[in-house]
Amino acid sequence: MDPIDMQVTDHNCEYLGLSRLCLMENAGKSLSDEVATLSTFTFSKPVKIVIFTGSGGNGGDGFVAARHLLNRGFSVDLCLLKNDDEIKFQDALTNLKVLRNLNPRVSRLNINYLKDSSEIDKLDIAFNNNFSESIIIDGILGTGIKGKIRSKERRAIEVINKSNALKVAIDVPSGMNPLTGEVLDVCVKADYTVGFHKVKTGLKIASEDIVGGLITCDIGIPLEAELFVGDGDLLKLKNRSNNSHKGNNGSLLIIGGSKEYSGAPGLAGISAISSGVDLVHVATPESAATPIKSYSPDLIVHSLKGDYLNLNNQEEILNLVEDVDAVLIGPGASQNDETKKLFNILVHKIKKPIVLDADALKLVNRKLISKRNDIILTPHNNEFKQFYQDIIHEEGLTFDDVSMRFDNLNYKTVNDKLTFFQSVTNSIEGVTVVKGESDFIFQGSKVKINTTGNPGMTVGGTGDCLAGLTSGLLAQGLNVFDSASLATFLNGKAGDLAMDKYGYGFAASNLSEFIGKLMDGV
Ligand SMILES: NC(=O)C1=CN([C@@H]2O[C@H](COP(=O)(O)OP(=O)(O)OC[C@H]3O[C@@H](n4cnc5c(N)ncnc54)[C@H](O)[C@@H]3O)[C@@H](O)[C@H]2O)[C@@H](O)CC1
Ligand SMILES: [K+]
Repeated sequence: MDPIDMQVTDHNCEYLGLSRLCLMENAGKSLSDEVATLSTFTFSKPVKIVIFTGSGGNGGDGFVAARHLLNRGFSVDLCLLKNDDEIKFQDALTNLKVLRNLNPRVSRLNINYLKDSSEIDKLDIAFNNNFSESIIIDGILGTGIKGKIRSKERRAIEVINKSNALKVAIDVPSGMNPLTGEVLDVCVKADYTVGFHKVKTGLKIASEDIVGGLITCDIGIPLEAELFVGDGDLLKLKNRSNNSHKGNNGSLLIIGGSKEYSGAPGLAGISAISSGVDLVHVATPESAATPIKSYSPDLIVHSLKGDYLNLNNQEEILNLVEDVDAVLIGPGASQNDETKKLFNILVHKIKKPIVLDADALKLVNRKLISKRNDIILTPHNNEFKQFYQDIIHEEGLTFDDVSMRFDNLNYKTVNDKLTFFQSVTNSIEGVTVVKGESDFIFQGSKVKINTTGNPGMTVGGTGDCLAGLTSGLLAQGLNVFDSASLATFLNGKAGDLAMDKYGYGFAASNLSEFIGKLMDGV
Protein backbone atom coordinates (compact mmCIF):
# COMPACT_ATOMS: atom_id res chain seq x y z
CA MET A 1 0.00 0.00 0.00
CA ASP A 2 1.29 3.49 -0.87
CA PRO A 3 1.99 5.65 2.21
CA ILE A 4 -0.36 8.35 0.87
CA ASP A 5 -3.18 5.80 0.61
CA MET A 6 -2.42 4.77 4.18
CA GLN A 7 -2.66 8.39 5.34
CA VAL A 8 -5.94 8.79 3.44
CA THR A 9 -7.35 5.63 5.04
CA ASP A 10 -6.19 6.81 8.42
CA HIS A 11 -8.05 10.13 8.02
CA ASN A 12 -11.10 8.39 6.62
CA CYS A 13 -11.25 6.14 9.70
CA GLU A 14 -11.61 9.33 11.70
CA TYR A 15 -14.36 10.46 9.32
CA LEU A 16 -16.17 7.18 10.12
CA GLY A 17 -15.75 7.84 13.82
CA LEU A 18 -12.78 5.55 14.47
CA SER A 19 -10.23 7.81 16.11
CA ARG A 20 -6.54 7.76 15.31
CA LEU A 21 -5.86 7.53 19.02
CA CYS A 22 -7.63 4.19 18.91
CA LEU A 23 -5.62 3.06 15.85
CA MET A 24 -2.42 4.13 17.60
CA GLU A 25 -3.43 2.10 20.64
CA ASN A 26 -4.00 -0.95 18.46
CA ALA A 27 -0.69 -0.37 16.65
CA GLY A 28 1.29 0.01 19.90
CA LYS A 29 -0.41 -2.98 21.47
CA SER A 30 0.27 -5.22 18.44
CA LEU A 31 3.86 -4.00 18.41
CA SER A 32 4.30 -4.89 22.07
CA ASP A 33 2.84 -8.36 21.43
CA GLU A 34 5.30 -8.94 18.59
CA VAL A 35 8.25 -7.64 20.61
CA ALA A 36 7.33 -9.89 23.54
CA THR A 37 7.19 -12.89 21.20
CA LEU A 38 10.54 -12.00 19.59
CA SER A 39 12.04 -11.61 23.04
CA THR A 40 10.90 -15.08 24.09
CA PHE A 41 12.26 -16.68 20.92
CA THR A 42 15.56 -14.81 20.84
CA PHE A 43 16.63 -14.55 24.48
CA SER A 44 16.53 -16.94 27.39
CA LYS A 45 15.79 -14.28 30.02
CA PRO A 46 13.81 -11.01 30.21
CA VAL A 47 15.65 -8.24 28.38
CA LYS A 48 15.78 -4.48 28.51
CA ILE A 49 13.76 -2.59 25.89
CA VAL A 50 15.08 0.74 24.57
CA ILE A 51 12.61 2.76 22.50
CA PHE A 52 13.78 5.69 20.35
CA THR A 53 10.99 8.12 19.46
CA GLY A 54 10.67 11.10 17.13
CA SER A 55 8.02 13.80 16.81
CA GLY A 56 5.32 11.92 14.88
CA GLY A 57 2.85 9.07 14.98
CA ASN A 58 5.69 6.56 14.71
CA GLY A 59 6.99 7.72 18.07
CA GLY A 60 3.40 7.62 19.37
CA ASP A 61 3.25 3.89 18.58
CA GLY A 62 6.45 3.59 20.61
CA PHE A 63 4.88 5.34 23.65
CA VAL A 64 1.87 3.00 23.55
CA ALA A 65 4.12 -0.05 23.18
CA ALA A 66 6.16 1.13 26.18
CA ARG A 67 3.03 1.07 28.38
CA HIS A 68 2.08 -2.44 27.26
CA LEU A 69 5.61 -3.79 27.58
CA LEU A 70 5.85 -2.46 31.13
CA ASN A 71 2.68 -4.38 31.96
CA ARG A 72 4.35 -7.52 30.63
CA GLY A 73 7.18 -7.00 33.10
CA PHE A 74 9.84 -5.61 30.78
CA SER A 75 12.10 -2.80 31.84
CA VAL A 76 11.75 0.06 29.33
CA ASP A 77 14.06 2.98 28.54
CA LEU A 78 12.47 5.67 26.41
CA CYS A 79 14.93 7.79 24.41
CA LEU A 80 13.11 10.87 23.18
CA LEU A 81 14.67 12.85 20.36
CA LYS A 82 12.00 15.53 20.73
CA ASN A 83 10.64 17.21 23.81
CA ASP A 84 6.90 17.66 24.42
CA ASP A 85 6.71 21.03 22.62
CA GLU A 86 8.20 19.56 19.49
CA ILE A 87 5.74 16.66 19.28
CA LYS A 88 3.16 17.87 16.82
CA PHE A 89 1.14 14.66 16.51
CA GLN A 90 -1.46 15.21 19.24
CA ASP A 91 -2.22 11.53 19.84
CA ALA A 92 1.49 10.80 20.30
CA LEU A 93 1.73 13.59 22.87
CA THR A 94 -1.35 12.24 24.67
CA ASN A 95 0.34 8.86 25.00
CA LEU A 96 3.63 10.38 26.16
CA LYS A 97 1.77 12.36 28.82
CA VAL A 98 0.24 9.15 30.18
CA LEU A 99 3.78 7.83 30.72
CA ARG A 100 4.93 11.11 32.28
CA ASN A 101 1.93 11.06 34.64
CA LEU A 102 3.09 7.75 36.14
CA ASN A 103 4.83 9.58 38.96
CA PRO A 104 5.98 8.49 41.51
CA ARG A 105 6.65 5.52 39.34
CA VAL A 106 6.56 1.90 40.44
CA SER A 107 7.07 0.40 36.97
CA ARG A 108 10.53 -0.04 35.44
CA LEU A 109 10.36 2.94 33.07
CA ASN A 110 13.07 5.52 32.41
CA ILE A 111 12.33 8.55 30.27
CA ASN A 112 15.46 10.12 28.79
CA TYR A 113 15.29 13.24 26.72
CA LEU A 114 18.23 13.34 24.30
CA LYS A 115 18.88 17.07 24.01
CA ASP A 116 21.68 16.93 21.49
CA SER A 117 24.07 14.62 19.71
CA SER A 118 26.44 14.49 22.73
CA GLU A 119 23.70 12.77 24.76
CA ILE A 120 23.31 10.26 21.96
CA ASP A 121 27.09 9.70 21.99
CA LYS A 122 26.83 8.71 25.67
CA LEU A 123 24.27 6.07 24.70
CA ASP A 124 26.69 4.87 22.07
CA ILE A 125 29.21 4.08 24.79
CA ALA A 126 26.57 2.34 26.93
CA PHE A 127 25.39 0.27 23.96
CA ASN A 128 28.97 -0.81 23.23
CA ASN A 129 29.41 -2.12 26.74
CA ASN A 130 26.45 -4.38 27.26
CA PHE A 131 23.56 -4.40 24.92
CA SER A 132 23.65 -7.79 23.25
CA GLU A 133 20.70 -8.87 25.34
CA SER A 134 18.43 -5.92 24.66
CA ILE A 135 15.86 -4.92 22.12
CA ILE A 136 15.98 -1.49 20.49
CA ILE A 137 12.68 -0.28 19.04
CA ASP A 138 12.99 2.34 16.34
CA GLY A 139 10.11 4.85 16.46
CA ILE A 140 12.05 7.81 15.06
CA LEU A 141 10.52 8.17 11.62
CA GLY A 142 7.65 6.44 9.88
CA THR A 143 5.56 7.28 6.86
CA GLY A 144 5.89 11.03 7.56
CA ILE A 145 9.60 11.22 6.62
CA LYS A 146 10.47 14.14 4.33
CA GLY A 147 13.77 15.23 2.80
CA LYS A 148 17.25 14.83 4.24
CA ILE A 149 17.61 13.24 7.68
CA ARG A 150 18.33 15.94 10.29
CA SER A 151 21.57 15.66 12.24
CA LYS A 152 20.18 14.45 15.57
CA GLU A 153 18.04 11.75 13.97
CA ARG A 154 21.02 10.82 11.80
CA ARG A 155 23.25 10.36 14.81
CA ALA A 156 20.61 8.27 16.62
CA ILE A 157 20.25 6.00 13.59
CA GLU A 158 24.06 5.51 13.45
CA VAL A 159 24.17 4.62 17.14
CA ILE A 160 21.28 2.15 16.81
CA ASN A 161 23.01 0.46 13.88
CA LYS A 162 26.31 0.18 15.79
CA SER A 163 24.75 -1.54 18.79
CA ASN A 164 24.50 -5.31 18.96
CA ALA A 165 20.94 -5.26 20.30
CA LEU A 166 18.05 -6.88 18.42
CA LYS A 167 16.53 -4.05 16.37
CA VAL A 168 12.82 -3.74 15.68
CA ALA A 169 11.61 -0.92 13.42
CA ILE A 170 8.10 0.48 13.81
CA ASP A 171 6.20 0.59 10.49
CA VAL A 172 9.31 1.39 8.37
CA PRO A 173 13.01 1.48 9.28
CA SER A 174 13.77 5.16 9.99
CA GLY A 175 15.52 6.75 7.02
CA MET A 176 13.84 4.65 4.34
CA ASN A 177 11.46 6.18 1.83
CA PRO A 178 8.24 4.25 2.54
CA LEU A 179 7.06 4.62 -1.06
CA THR A 180 10.19 3.69 -3.01
CA GLY A 181 12.24 1.74 -0.47
CA GLU A 182 15.19 4.05 -1.23
CA VAL A 183 17.67 5.16 1.38
CA LEU A 184 19.15 8.56 0.58
CA ASP A 185 21.40 8.83 3.60
CA VAL A 186 21.41 6.63 6.70
CA CYS A 187 18.73 4.14 7.68
CA VAL A 188 18.10 1.83 10.63
CA LYS A 189 19.11 -1.71 9.70
CA ALA A 190 16.31 -3.61 11.36
CA ASP A 191 16.23 -7.29 12.29
CA TYR A 192 12.44 -7.04 12.13
CA THR A 193 10.02 -4.43 10.89
CA VAL A 194 6.55 -4.41 12.42
CA GLY A 195 4.11 -2.66 10.08
CA PHE A 196 0.41 -1.95 10.40
CA HIS A 197 -2.69 -2.69 8.34
CA LYS A 198 -0.98 -3.37 4.99
CA VAL A 199 2.62 -3.66 3.85
CA LYS A 200 3.90 -0.24 2.69
CA THR A 201 5.01 -0.31 -0.95
CA GLY A 202 8.64 0.59 -0.22
CA LEU A 203 9.10 -2.34 2.17
CA LYS A 204 8.41 -4.79 -0.64
CA ILE A 205 11.16 -3.26 -2.75
CA ALA A 206 13.80 -2.44 -0.11
CA SER A 207 16.68 -4.77 0.68
CA GLU A 208 16.21 -7.39 3.38
CA ASP A 209 19.36 -6.01 5.09
CA ILE A 210 17.33 -2.97 6.04
CA VAL A 211 13.83 -4.33 6.58
CA GLY A 212 14.74 -7.67 8.18
CA GLY A 213 11.77 -9.96 8.84
CA LEU A 214 8.52 -8.26 7.96
CA ILE A 215 5.56 -8.58 10.31
CA THR A 216 2.23 -6.92 9.46
CA CYS A 217 -0.36 -6.39 12.18
CA ASP A 218 -4.05 -5.77 11.83
CA ILE A 219 -5.05 -2.63 13.74
CA GLY A 220 -8.82 -2.81 13.26
CA ILE A 221 -9.20 -0.65 10.15
CA PRO A 222 -12.50 -1.74 8.55
CA LEU A 223 -12.68 -2.65 4.85
CA GLU A 224 -15.08 0.24 4.32
CA ALA A 225 -12.50 2.80 5.47
CA GLU A 226 -10.52 2.02 2.33
CA LEU A 227 -13.60 1.74 0.16
CA PHE A 228 -15.50 4.87 1.18
CA VAL A 229 -14.34 8.27 -0.01
CA GLY A 230 -13.84 10.71 2.86
CA ASP A 231 -12.18 14.00 3.58
CA GLY A 232 -8.87 12.11 3.87
CA ASP A 233 -8.91 11.87 0.07
CA LEU A 234 -8.20 15.60 0.02
CA LEU A 235 -4.66 14.72 1.08
CA LYS A 236 -4.05 13.59 -2.49
CA LEU A 237 -4.38 17.13 -3.77
CA LYS A 238 -1.02 18.78 -3.98
CA ASN A 239 -0.58 21.84 -1.81
CA ARG A 240 -0.79 25.09 -3.73
CA SER A 241 2.65 26.63 -3.98
CA ASN A 242 2.92 30.11 -2.42
CA ASN A 243 4.54 31.52 -5.53
CA SER A 244 2.32 29.92 -8.14
CA HIS A 245 1.08 31.99 -11.10
CA LYS A 246 -2.23 32.16 -12.90
CA GLY A 247 -2.68 28.83 -14.70
CA ASN A 248 -0.24 26.91 -12.50
CA ASN A 249 -3.22 25.41 -10.70
CA GLY A 250 -4.77 24.12 -13.86
CA SER A 251 -6.97 25.30 -16.67
CA LEU A 252 -10.06 23.61 -18.02
CA LEU A 253 -12.11 23.71 -21.20
CA ILE A 254 -15.84 22.94 -21.04
CA ILE A 255 -17.42 22.03 -24.37
CA GLY A 256 -21.18 22.23 -24.06
CA GLY A 257 -24.29 24.35 -24.14
CA SER A 258 -26.90 24.77 -26.86
CA LYS A 259 -29.80 26.98 -27.90
CA GLU A 260 -31.94 25.34 -25.18
CA TYR A 261 -29.42 24.84 -22.40
CA SER A 262 -26.97 27.44 -21.14
CA GLY A 263 -27.22 26.77 -17.39
CA ALA A 264 -25.43 23.39 -17.44
CA PRO A 265 -22.00 24.57 -18.69
CA GLY A 266 -22.27 27.62 -16.40
CA LEU A 267 -22.91 25.48 -13.32
CA ALA A 268 -20.12 23.08 -14.29
CA GLY A 269 -17.73 26.02 -14.79
CA ILE A 270 -18.47 27.63 -11.42
CA SER A 271 -18.08 24.28 -9.68
CA ALA A 272 -14.74 23.76 -11.37
CA ILE A 273 -13.58 27.18 -10.14
CA SER A 274 -14.71 26.35 -6.61
CA SER A 275 -12.47 23.26 -6.74
CA GLY A 276 -9.46 25.56 -7.09
CA VAL A 277 -8.72 25.46 -10.82
CA ASP A 278 -7.28 28.76 -12.08
CA LEU A 279 -8.93 29.21 -15.48
CA VAL A 280 -12.16 27.86 -16.92
CA HIS A 281 -12.92 28.31 -20.62
CA VAL A 282 -16.32 27.47 -22.07
CA ALA A 283 -16.67 26.71 -25.78
CA THR A 284 -20.35 27.05 -26.58
CA PRO A 285 -22.70 27.90 -29.48
CA GLU A 286 -23.39 31.61 -29.90
CA SER A 287 -26.99 31.10 -28.77
CA ALA A 288 -25.72 30.02 -25.31
CA ALA A 289 -22.68 32.29 -25.06
CA THR A 290 -24.39 35.50 -23.90
CA PRO A 291 -26.43 33.87 -21.09
CA ILE A 292 -23.29 32.06 -19.83
CA LYS A 293 -21.26 35.30 -19.92
CA SER A 294 -23.92 37.13 -17.96
CA TYR A 295 -24.25 34.20 -15.53
CA SER A 296 -20.67 34.62 -14.33
CA PRO A 297 -17.76 36.98 -15.01
CA ASP A 298 -15.42 34.20 -13.81
CA LEU A 299 -15.82 32.12 -16.95
CA ILE A 300 -13.97 32.77 -20.21
CA VAL A 301 -16.64 32.15 -22.80
CA HIS A 302 -15.80 31.39 -26.45
CA SER A 303 -18.78 31.88 -28.73
CA LEU A 304 -18.95 29.37 -31.61
CA LYS A 305 -21.03 29.62 -34.80
CA GLY A 306 -24.43 27.89 -34.66
CA ASP A 307 -27.24 27.05 -32.28
CA TYR A 308 -25.70 23.67 -31.49
CA LEU A 309 -22.11 22.45 -31.37
CA ASN A 310 -21.21 21.19 -34.85
CA LEU A 311 -18.37 20.00 -37.05
CA ASN A 312 -17.53 23.56 -38.18
CA ASN A 313 -16.50 24.34 -34.59
CA GLN A 314 -13.86 21.61 -34.60
CA GLU A 315 -10.75 23.64 -35.40
CA GLU A 316 -11.52 26.43 -32.96
CA ILE A 317 -12.16 23.92 -30.18
CA LEU A 318 -8.95 21.98 -30.88
CA ASN A 319 -6.99 25.26 -30.71
CA LEU A 320 -8.49 25.99 -27.30
CA VAL A 321 -7.64 22.47 -26.10
CA GLU A 322 -3.94 23.21 -26.64
CA ASP A 323 -3.89 25.67 -23.74
CA VAL A 324 -5.74 23.64 -21.10
CA ASP A 325 -4.96 20.70 -18.82
CA ALA A 326 -8.30 18.88 -19.02
CA VAL A 327 -11.55 18.93 -20.98
CA LEU A 328 -15.18 18.41 -20.00
CA ILE A 329 -17.50 17.46 -22.86
CA GLY A 330 -21.26 17.35 -22.75
CA PRO A 331 -23.16 19.59 -20.31
CA GLY A 332 -26.21 21.13 -21.98
CA ALA A 333 -25.05 20.16 -25.46
CA SER A 334 -28.42 18.63 -26.57
CA GLN A 335 -28.56 15.65 -28.88
CA ASN A 336 -28.34 15.96 -32.63
CA ASP A 337 -26.35 14.39 -35.45
CA GLU A 338 -23.92 17.29 -35.96
CA THR A 339 -23.00 17.44 -32.27
CA LYS A 340 -22.64 13.66 -32.25
CA LYS A 341 -20.16 13.76 -35.14
CA LEU A 342 -18.20 16.56 -33.49
CA PHE A 343 -17.99 14.81 -30.11
CA ASN A 344 -16.81 11.52 -31.63
CA ILE A 345 -14.08 13.32 -33.55
CA LEU A 346 -13.07 15.32 -30.47
CA VAL A 347 -12.65 12.28 -28.21
CA HIS A 348 -10.47 10.78 -30.90
CA LYS A 349 -8.30 13.88 -31.39
CA ILE A 350 -8.03 15.33 -27.87
CA LYS A 351 -5.06 13.72 -26.13
CA LYS A 352 -5.70 15.31 -22.73
CA PRO A 353 -7.75 13.95 -19.82
CA ILE A 354 -11.46 14.13 -20.61
CA VAL A 355 -14.68 13.98 -18.60
CA LEU A 356 -17.76 12.89 -20.53
CA ASP A 357 -21.09 13.87 -19.01
CA ALA A 358 -24.76 14.21 -19.86
CA ASP A 359 -25.47 14.37 -23.60
CA ALA A 360 -21.93 13.29 -24.46
CA LEU A 361 -22.69 9.94 -22.82
CA LYS A 362 -25.54 9.46 -25.26
CA LEU A 363 -23.57 10.63 -28.28
CA VAL A 364 -20.07 9.18 -27.90
CA ASN A 365 -19.40 5.66 -29.14
CA ARG A 366 -18.05 3.49 -26.31
CA LYS A 367 -15.64 1.64 -28.61
CA LEU A 368 -13.89 4.90 -29.49
CA ILE A 369 -12.86 5.52 -25.91
CA SER A 370 -12.55 2.00 -24.54
CA LYS A 371 -8.72 1.97 -24.61
CA ARG A 372 -8.29 5.36 -22.98
CA ASN A 373 -7.32 5.28 -19.33
CA ASP A 374 -7.49 9.07 -19.02
CA ILE A 375 -11.25 9.39 -19.41
CA ILE A 376 -13.99 9.71 -16.79
CA LEU A 377 -17.67 9.02 -17.45
CA THR A 378 -20.26 10.35 -15.03
CA PRO A 379 -23.56 8.63 -15.90
CA HIS A 380 -26.64 8.28 -13.74
CA ASN A 381 -28.29 4.90 -13.81
CA ASN A 382 -30.21 5.34 -17.08
CA GLU A 383 -27.26 6.89 -18.89
CA PHE A 384 -25.18 3.98 -17.62
CA LYS A 385 -27.58 1.42 -19.06
CA GLN A 386 -27.70 3.22 -22.39
CA PHE A 387 -23.93 3.72 -22.67
CA TYR A 388 -23.12 0.10 -21.79
CA GLN A 389 -26.20 -1.59 -23.26
CA ASP A 390 -24.29 -3.88 -25.64
CA ILE A 391 -21.93 -5.00 -22.85
CA ILE A 392 -24.81 -5.61 -20.45
CA HIS A 393 -26.38 -7.91 -23.05
CA GLU A 394 -23.08 -9.59 -23.94
CA GLU A 395 -22.42 -10.37 -20.27
CA GLY A 396 -25.86 -12.00 -20.06
CA LEU A 397 -26.90 -9.45 -17.43
CA THR A 398 -30.23 -7.71 -17.15
CA PHE A 399 -30.87 -4.03 -16.51
CA ASP A 400 -32.07 -5.09 -13.06
CA ASP A 401 -28.62 -6.48 -12.25
CA VAL A 402 -27.16 -3.06 -12.87
CA SER A 403 -29.88 -1.13 -11.16
CA MET A 404 -28.42 1.06 -8.45
CA ARG A 405 -31.07 0.44 -5.81
CA PHE A 406 -29.11 -0.82 -2.84
CA ASP A 407 -31.72 -0.38 -0.12
CA ASN A 408 -32.45 -3.38 2.08
CA LEU A 409 -29.65 -5.38 0.52
CA ASN A 410 -27.36 -7.50 2.64
CA TYR A 411 -23.61 -7.67 2.24
CA LYS A 412 -23.81 -10.56 -0.22
CA THR A 413 -26.13 -8.79 -2.63
CA VAL A 414 -24.10 -5.58 -2.34
CA ASN A 415 -20.99 -7.54 -3.25
CA ASP A 416 -22.84 -9.24 -6.14
CA LYS A 417 -23.97 -5.83 -7.44
CA LEU A 418 -20.45 -4.51 -7.30
CA THR A 419 -19.26 -7.54 -9.25
CA PHE A 420 -21.94 -6.96 -11.92
CA PHE A 421 -20.98 -3.33 -12.27
CA GLN A 422 -17.32 -4.15 -12.40
CA SER A 423 -17.79 -6.70 -15.15
CA VAL A 424 -19.54 -4.03 -17.23
CA THR A 425 -17.27 -1.06 -16.50
CA ASN A 426 -14.19 -3.20 -17.12
CA SER A 427 -14.98 -2.93 -20.82
CA ILE A 428 -13.32 0.49 -20.77
CA GLU A 429 -9.95 1.44 -19.30
CA GLY A 430 -11.17 4.76 -17.95
CA VAL A 431 -13.25 5.56 -14.89
CA THR A 432 -17.01 5.19 -14.60
CA VAL A 433 -18.83 7.09 -11.86
CA VAL A 434 -22.29 5.65 -11.37
CA LYS A 435 -24.35 8.32 -9.65
CA GLY A 436 -27.12 7.36 -7.27
CA GLU A 437 -28.11 7.33 -3.61
CA SER A 438 -24.52 6.23 -3.06
CA ASP A 439 -22.09 6.93 -5.89
CA PHE A 440 -19.85 4.15 -7.17
CA ILE A 441 -16.54 4.82 -8.83
CA PHE A 442 -15.05 2.01 -10.92
CA GLN A 443 -11.79 1.59 -12.82
CA GLY A 444 -10.52 -1.92 -13.54
CA SER A 445 -10.30 -3.69 -10.19
CA LYS A 446 -10.54 -0.44 -8.23
CA VAL A 447 -13.79 0.59 -6.55
CA LYS A 448 -14.71 3.51 -4.30
CA ILE A 449 -18.07 4.32 -2.76
CA ASN A 450 -19.31 7.78 -1.84
CA THR A 451 -22.03 8.09 0.75
CA THR A 452 -22.41 11.89 0.99
CA GLY A 453 -25.45 13.63 -0.51
CA ASN A 454 -29.19 13.68 0.16
CA PRO A 455 -32.52 13.40 -1.69
CA GLY A 456 -32.53 17.19 -2.25
CA MET A 457 -29.83 16.59 -4.84
CA THR A 458 -32.34 15.29 -7.34
CA VAL A 459 -32.83 18.97 -8.24
CA GLY A 460 -31.66 19.77 -11.79
CA GLY A 461 -28.01 20.74 -12.27
CA THR A 462 -26.27 18.82 -9.46
CA GLY A 463 -24.86 16.43 -12.07
CA ASP A 464 -23.39 19.40 -13.95
CA CYS A 465 -21.76 20.54 -10.70
CA LEU A 466 -20.26 17.08 -10.22
CA ALA A 467 -18.89 17.04 -13.78
CA GLY A 468 -17.38 20.50 -13.20
CA LEU A 469 -15.77 19.49 -9.93
CA THR A 470 -14.41 16.27 -11.41
CA SER A 471 -12.84 18.03 -14.38
CA GLY A 472 -11.58 20.86 -12.14
CA LEU A 473 -9.67 18.39 -9.99
CA LEU A 474 -8.43 16.59 -13.09
CA ALA A 475 -7.11 19.89 -14.47
CA GLN A 476 -5.19 20.40 -11.21
CA GLY A 477 -3.26 17.19 -11.84
CA LEU A 478 -5.13 14.64 -9.74
CA ASN A 479 -5.39 11.29 -11.54
CA VAL A 480 -8.68 10.15 -13.07
CA PHE A 481 -9.71 7.76 -10.29
CA ASP A 482 -8.89 10.14 -7.46
CA SER A 483 -10.53 13.12 -9.22
CA ALA A 484 -13.74 11.20 -9.75
CA SER A 485 -13.79 9.84 -6.19
CA LEU A 486 -13.03 13.12 -4.45
CA ALA A 487 -15.49 15.06 -6.63
CA THR A 488 -18.41 12.80 -5.65
CA PHE A 489 -17.53 13.30 -1.99
CA LEU A 490 -17.25 17.09 -2.25
CA ASN A 491 -20.39 17.46 -4.36
CA GLY A 492 -22.47 15.35 -1.96
CA LYS A 493 -21.03 17.06 1.09
CA ALA A 494 -21.78 20.48 -0.42
CA GLY A 495 -25.35 19.19 -0.97
CA ASP A 496 -25.54 18.22 2.71
CA LEU A 497 -24.36 21.68 3.79
CA ALA A 498 -26.79 23.34 1.36
CA MET A 499 -29.56 21.23 2.87
CA ASP A 500 -28.58 22.41 6.38
CA LYS A 501 -28.67 26.02 5.28
CA TYR A 502 -31.58 26.15 2.84
CA GLY A 503 -33.58 22.98 3.56
CA TYR A 504 -34.93 21.03 0.58
CA GLY A 505 -35.30 24.30 -1.30
CA PHE A 506 -31.64 24.48 -2.26
CA ALA A 507 -30.61 24.75 -5.90
CA ALA A 508 -27.61 23.33 -7.75
CA SER A 509 -26.22 26.87 -7.93
CA ASN A 510 -25.99 26.89 -4.10
CA LEU A 511 -23.50 24.01 -4.01
CA SER A 512 -20.39 25.89 -5.12
CA GLU A 513 -20.50 28.29 -2.13
CA PHE A 514 -19.57 25.38 0.16
CA ILE A 515 -16.86 23.70 -1.91
CA GLY A 516 -13.99 26.09 -1.19
CA LYS A 517 -14.21 25.61 2.57
CA LEU A 518 -14.67 21.85 2.21
CA MET A 519 -11.40 21.73 0.31
CA ASP A 520 -9.60 22.98 3.43
CA GLY A 521 -11.02 19.95 5.24
CA VAL A 522 -7.85 18.11 6.33
N1 LIG B 1 -3.08 4.09 9.83
C1 LIG B 1 -1.82 4.38 10.05
O1 LIG B 1 -1.01 4.49 9.14
C2 LIG B 1 -1.35 4.54 11.39
C3 LIG B 1 -0.10 5.12 11.57
N2 LIG B 1 0.51 5.12 12.73
C4 LIG B 1 1.90 5.56 12.85
O2 LIG B 1 2.05 6.90 12.46
C5 LIG B 1 3.16 7.01 11.58
C6 LIG B 1 2.97 8.22 10.73
O3 LIG B 1 2.95 9.34 11.58
P1 LIG B 1 3.45 10.78 11.07
O4 LIG B 1 2.68 11.13 9.87
O5 LIG B 1 3.41 11.69 12.22
O6 LIG B 1 4.93 10.53 10.58
P2 LIG B 1 6.28 10.19 11.35
O7 LIG B 1 6.04 9.43 12.58
O8 LIG B 1 7.17 9.61 10.33
O9 LIG B 1 6.86 11.61 11.82
C7 LIG B 1 6.89 12.73 11.03
C8 LIG B 1 7.67 13.80 11.78
O10 LIG B 1 9.05 13.53 11.68
C9 LIG B 1 9.76 14.70 11.36
N3 LIG B 1 10.58 14.46 10.18
C10 LIG B 1 10.14 14.24 8.93
N4 LIG B 1 11.17 14.06 8.10
C11 LIG B 1 12.29 14.17 8.84
C12 LIG B 1 13.66 14.11 8.53
N5 LIG B 1 14.09 13.89 7.28
N6 LIG B 1 14.55 14.25 9.53
C13 LIG B 1 14.14 14.45 10.79
N7 LIG B 1 12.86 14.55 11.14
C14 LIG B 1 11.92 14.41 10.17
C15 LIG B 1 8.78 15.79 11.08
O11 LIG B 1 8.96 16.78 12.07
C16 LIG B 1 7.42 15.16 11.19
O12 LIG B 1 6.62 15.87 12.11
C17 LIG B 1 3.19 5.69 10.86
O13 LIG B 1 4.45 5.41 10.30
C18 LIG B 1 2.82 4.73 11.98
O14 LIG B 1 3.95 4.35 12.71
C19 LIG B 1 -0.13 4.47 13.88
O15 LIG B 1 -0.12 5.33 14.95
C20 LIG B 1 -1.52 3.99 13.73
C21 LIG B 1 -2.19 4.10 12.50
K1 LIG C 1 10.55 3.71 12.33
